[in-house]
Amino acid sequence: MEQTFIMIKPDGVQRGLVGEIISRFEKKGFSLKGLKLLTVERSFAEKHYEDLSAKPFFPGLVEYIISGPVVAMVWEGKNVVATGRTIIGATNPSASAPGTIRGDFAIDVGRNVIHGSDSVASATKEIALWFPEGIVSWQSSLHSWIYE
Ligand SMILES: Nc1ncnc2c1ncn2[C@@H]1O[C@H](COP(=O)(O)OP(=O)(O)OP(=O)(O)O)[C@@H](O)[C@H]1O
Repeated sequence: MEQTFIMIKPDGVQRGLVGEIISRFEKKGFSLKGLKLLTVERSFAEKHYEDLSAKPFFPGLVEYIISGPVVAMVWEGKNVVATGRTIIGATNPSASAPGTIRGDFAIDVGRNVIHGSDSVASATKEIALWFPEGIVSWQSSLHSWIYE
């Protein structure tokens, strides 16, 4: 089944939003397949955001991501990439709808709490980058209560 990479950024960890964010994905019915708290090196953050390296905000973005621990996760479920982005909300919290994570918990685009893969191809690449050791293989016993 489809998987996505979700990262709670340093502001989300510092602000005590880890439980709230995990809870939103769990309650939706998605399955947690990988989870770790880590502080990343500058070169790793640059690699994760390499597609944005030409953007004027890139140096500030890298400083932000390496400024403290992040929570890296893999979530699995039907359409989890697109639905995960919907749960997260628009990139700029000023445009994120209430009820989304960024809409409820963020104000500034440079402190928008969470990252989610933007396509299945990006998810595959990001999961390989962040979880080279692999993820956990298991199936929730609630599966038949969530999927028809
Ligand atoms: N104009 C900006 N000023 C400051 N930071 C920005 C700006 N635009 C984007 N960013 C930061 O760079 C991140 C990556 O930007 P991108 O355009 O890929 O958005 P996104 O895919 O919604 O975010 P993410 O990749 O973090 O899920 C944003 O989440 C935000 O933290």
